[in-house]
Amino acid sequence: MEITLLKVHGSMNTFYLLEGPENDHYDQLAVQLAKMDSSVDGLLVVLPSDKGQAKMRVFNRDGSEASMCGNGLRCVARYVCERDGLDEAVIETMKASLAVKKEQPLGDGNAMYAVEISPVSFQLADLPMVYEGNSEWLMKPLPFISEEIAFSAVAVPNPHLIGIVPKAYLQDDSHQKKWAETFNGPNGYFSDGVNVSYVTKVETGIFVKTFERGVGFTNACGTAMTASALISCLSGMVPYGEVTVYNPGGMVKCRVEKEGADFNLALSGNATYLSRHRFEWAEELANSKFLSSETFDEQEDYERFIDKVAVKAKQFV
Ligand SMILES: N[C@@H](CCC[C@H](N)C(=O)O)C(=O)O
Repeated sequence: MEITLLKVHGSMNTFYLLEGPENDHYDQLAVQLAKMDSSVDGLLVVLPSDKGQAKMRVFNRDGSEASMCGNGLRCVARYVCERDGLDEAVIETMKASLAVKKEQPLGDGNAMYAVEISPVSFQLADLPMVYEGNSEWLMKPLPFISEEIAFSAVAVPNPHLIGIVPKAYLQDDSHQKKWAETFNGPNGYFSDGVNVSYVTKVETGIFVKTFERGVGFTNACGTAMTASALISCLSGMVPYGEVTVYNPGGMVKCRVEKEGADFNLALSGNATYLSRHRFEWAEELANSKFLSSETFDEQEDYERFIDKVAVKAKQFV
């Protein structure tokens, strides 16, 4: 079957995006595309929805399906808004229908989108995570990982473990890699695996590096950055409101607002198109092939944005 793939990124968290009807084999397509292109983190599928303008499904490189993807949702938001001639839309995801909107381009004309990140839960059962009968785990060392790092568990709604660390843990990522790899797939503490982020305070915000479930180290993970901004506000490391979040692939802004016991979270950043491809999705997956490719010229603008605006991100990677 011939399909059209768009290669897109948010903070260099890179995906193939396709629009299509429901299909039971998108997980296998995600694995095949990851084999053919090592630069992609997963597959975004845009589907019809009766709850909004479209539905998004997201598959990691290993074919596992995630309930949410913040950087991917910005790219889907752009795709759907441009397709339907809208500045705002609602996109259905696995667990919630989320508001998305176009924002003023930043820097050199990069398309920018803001997306709602919801629902938020600190209940370990929602990750899921099991640890000695606790119902929440906020800003405390997890003895089975480290006595020195304050960890927090949060579902947004995909599962995240956030560690606030001194800069040295980001300059040498071997500690993060060891533990994130241990808990990446189903295990005794996290029965669906977990995304593990290490966060440090920098002059004008926070820096976040994430080892993603089903992927590995990534340039950026939107839900992880938003969860990290939330934990950074909760811990008093940065004030509530707009948090600048640097990552190995660039910079985003996360809005963290507290309303009673609840939190409103939003993520703003680039939604960049890299290329468009005609792709033969063969029944025998290994016979699949790219038929033609057309490159967009947006990446040069993005790189200028990185050089000017997100230059601080580079001091950690
Ligand atoms: N990169 C994404 C998150 C993708 C899903 C994640 N690996 C999971 O399995 O939960 C983002 O930008 O949020």
